Amino acid sequence: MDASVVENAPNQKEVDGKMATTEESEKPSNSIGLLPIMIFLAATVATAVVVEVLPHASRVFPWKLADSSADQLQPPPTYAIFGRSPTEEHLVHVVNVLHKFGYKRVGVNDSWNLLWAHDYPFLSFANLKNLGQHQVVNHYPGCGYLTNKVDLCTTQLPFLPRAFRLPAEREEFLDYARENPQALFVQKHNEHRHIKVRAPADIAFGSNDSFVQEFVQRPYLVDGHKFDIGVYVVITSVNPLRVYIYTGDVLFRYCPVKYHPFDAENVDKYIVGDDYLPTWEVPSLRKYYNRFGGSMRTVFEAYVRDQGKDPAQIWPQVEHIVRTTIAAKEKDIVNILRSYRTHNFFDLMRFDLFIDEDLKVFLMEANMSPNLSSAHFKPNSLLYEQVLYSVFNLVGIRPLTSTSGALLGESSEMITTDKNLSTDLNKCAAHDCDKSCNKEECDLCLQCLSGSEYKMLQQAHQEHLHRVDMKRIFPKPIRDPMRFDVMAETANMSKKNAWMTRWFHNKCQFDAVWCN
Ligand SMILES: Nc1ncnc2c1ncn2[C@@H]1O[C@H](COP(=O)(O)OP(=O)(O)OP(=O)(O)O)[C@@H](O)[C@H]1O
Repeated sequence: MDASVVENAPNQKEVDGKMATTEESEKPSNSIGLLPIMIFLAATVATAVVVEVLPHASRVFPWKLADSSADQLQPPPTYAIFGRSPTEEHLVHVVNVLHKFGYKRVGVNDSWNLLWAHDYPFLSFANLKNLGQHQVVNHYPGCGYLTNKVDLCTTQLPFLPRAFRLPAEREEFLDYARENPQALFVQKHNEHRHIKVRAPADIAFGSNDSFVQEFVQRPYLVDGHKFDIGVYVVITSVNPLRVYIYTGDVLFRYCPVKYHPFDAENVDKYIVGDDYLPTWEVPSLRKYYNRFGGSMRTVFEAYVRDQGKDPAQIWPQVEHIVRTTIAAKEKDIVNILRSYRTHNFFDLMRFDLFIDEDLKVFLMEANMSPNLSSAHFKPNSLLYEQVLYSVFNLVGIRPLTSTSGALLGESSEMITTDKNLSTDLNKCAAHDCDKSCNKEECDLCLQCLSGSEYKMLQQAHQEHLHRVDMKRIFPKPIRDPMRFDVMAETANMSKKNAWMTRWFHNKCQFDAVWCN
């Protein structure tokens, strides 16, 4: 797909901080270049002067010299909102949480620390290619590769129902329909909405930017109602990739009309729309939700157990689907990011999935700017604010304290310092990585990190410390560090992803809290 198409793709109906990780090109290779050597020598000389007073300062690494602004007291951070709706009703919770954190609102053309872009395309108006070090934006350029429905759904992945791009794959579709006479189909567009089960003869083949998808029959039903689930997902870094999912709850939306007897003309039986049936109105879930205080996810699980099935098999599938889908599009996003000087982006998305009778999970779509409006369902307001609380903390947008006045810079040593990042000391020593970085074994040793790599680890460390209800799913959680085969697990990964995975593995061997 053409890059400009993705950057500017018309997008979803639901268009409802990290600090810089500089481009790969900035990274001095393991054979340190001339400039860093000069800086290093200068630093070593400077350190020799203070070493008696500050023994820990004797550990000087080249990248530390760039770190001049740490711990400075700064004015309250600011945020701006990019959205076209005059009421901003749908952004109430975003504003609420940011104000509780002490953030001050400014205009999009003012100087902001956070840009919350709701509408798409968001790339045209601000100079996102040259973001300042203390600026962050809530979308990745290139995220359209994930949220563009046609592009995502026609990717061949086992958890996506079979789909055919129109009009290009018309013949393949007709062959498939002939070979599978029992199959039903839905036709979808990028602008989505109003999908309906159709016979192959009723498909509009001339419709550009659309696709036809096999309709998955035999859905899992709760009290006879079909439903879908919305999982909140955050990408905090690309190349190396880091992805988290919100575990505090999952959005469950039920169809208002019972699925059986099936009637293709009645979409309320099989399509989840705006007027969905919420958990607290589904008879068998009501008691768990109202009387016992469960979440949407836990009351559903209680129901599944009541039916004699094990809901635990659902979530590993969900994690696998999210991880695999994002990893499959990472290269495309990295290509788009090549023209961006800094990558101060994160992305909060909602993956919509649904479950069949055998508790097999299918992916429906990934929503950019998921709906965070509780106007229709008030009880959802807490869910949205909890999601935002976790997301903001994860990406470095954190409540101000009365004494700090402003956020501690990401570079603050009070949060992360060398000893939090260094791993594999034996290996580093065995390969003399403090003398030469030419060996691959040295690529996680502190002396051999470039400035951007140091920041990547620093950011990964701080995300781990501030996850709240976020669970890291890429790099994958490690069940048993002793049996984790690093070589096998990283064999098909990009160099950067393998590097990041090894770092988490090293941390996990040191302390199990780092395994997931
Ligand atoms: N191939 C399919 N098989 C079975 N059910 C489907 C299929 N496609 C869509 N549905 C049902 O229709 C719902 C809406 O589909 P989809 O998410 O593609 O459209 P949408 O209009 O973008 O919806 P949303 O409001 O979730 O953004 C799904 O949650 C699912 O219940």
